[in-house]
Amino acid sequence: MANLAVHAVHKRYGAVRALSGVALAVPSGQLSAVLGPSGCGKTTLLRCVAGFERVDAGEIEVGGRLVASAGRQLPPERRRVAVVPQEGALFPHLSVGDNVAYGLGRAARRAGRVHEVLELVGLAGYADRMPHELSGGQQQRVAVARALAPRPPLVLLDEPFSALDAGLRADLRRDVRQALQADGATAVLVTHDQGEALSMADQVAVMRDGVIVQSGTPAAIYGRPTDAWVADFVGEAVLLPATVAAGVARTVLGELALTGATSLDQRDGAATVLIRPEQVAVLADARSGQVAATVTRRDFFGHDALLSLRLDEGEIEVAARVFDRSGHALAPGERVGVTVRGPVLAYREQPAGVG
Ligand SMILES: Nc1ncnc2c1ncn2[C@@H]1O[C@H](COP(=O)(O)OP(=O)(O)OP(=O)(O)O)[C@@H](O)[C@H]1O
Repeated sequence: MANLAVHAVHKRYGAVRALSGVALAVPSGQLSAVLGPSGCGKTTLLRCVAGFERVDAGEIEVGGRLVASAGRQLPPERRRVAVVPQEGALFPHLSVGDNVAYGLGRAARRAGRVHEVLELVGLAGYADRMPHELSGGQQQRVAVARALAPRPPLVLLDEPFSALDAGLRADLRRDVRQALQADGATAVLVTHDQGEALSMADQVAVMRDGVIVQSGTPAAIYGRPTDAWVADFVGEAVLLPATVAAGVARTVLGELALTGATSLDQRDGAATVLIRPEQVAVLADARSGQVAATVTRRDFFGHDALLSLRLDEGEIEVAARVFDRSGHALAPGERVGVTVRGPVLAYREQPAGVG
């Protein structure tokens, strides 16, 4: 059973349509991410689920109970939905233990629930500290522990790591995911960070202009995006004009086999193909590969680097992800050969800026 079911929810602020028929189902015990760019309606959706906003139309059910529709608005405190905000969730004058115990009955306190959830988030032994004695990351861990403590039917995480620096975020994502899983919580993570959504969630719902445009596992969202916009938003995308015939796309990078994804319209004709930068192989010899190119930029990330390559043919820029451990890093100006590994997806549409 879905612990959260959102059916055709609409919400407008004056002339602004914030939500235009949102549908979302989060099965019990799963973490779903709502991923979308700034202004797409993520926060509005979260506020409608929590009960801070009324919906104009549609329905929201939490734990099988109707909590919101055009004619019904259960107040936030009666929905039992826990919210972990970006920061500032804790009462500054209460200890960590008292913060976590705040929403708990005496029986749960006595049963050691405070200790249990603090242990889940990696803060066993911190119960007597005050919030100002914790780092930002530790404070967010306490906020998660407090949200989990009363075993709510649903936990909403509103960009909970956005105020923390990148180094802290990776550990915290992993630990919070583990804590939610270990406690069997059903949760929704709202984020504009695709790395966060893909690494943490069981299911990802991609939102654009007040609508969920694709839902699926992280692998499906990344590997089979429903259109070129999703492809570009979820990860780096190389989008090239192509002509499709008999399962093969003819492009400036040669003839590329299509993945055969049945969810897409891949009929013969003009199309746009999606190539991920990790599929673009860079060869030291400019005469090898399909096309010769010049390196125009190199962004180094430590574990890998992203190269921008200007193809001789068509003067098109493509991105290539390279794992260069040889010590010879390709620098701007160098000449290389380019070829594509593995099959590609094709879209019938022509996105803006391509062609
Ligand atoms: N109280 C409000 N009054 C008027 N317009 C609003 C209000 N709240 C949100 N909006 C508008 O609704 C749209 C969706 O906003 P929302 O905050 O839900 O987006 P978001 O995806 O959460 O963005 P961000 O990631 O920047 O927080 C935006 O166009 C926003 O300007």
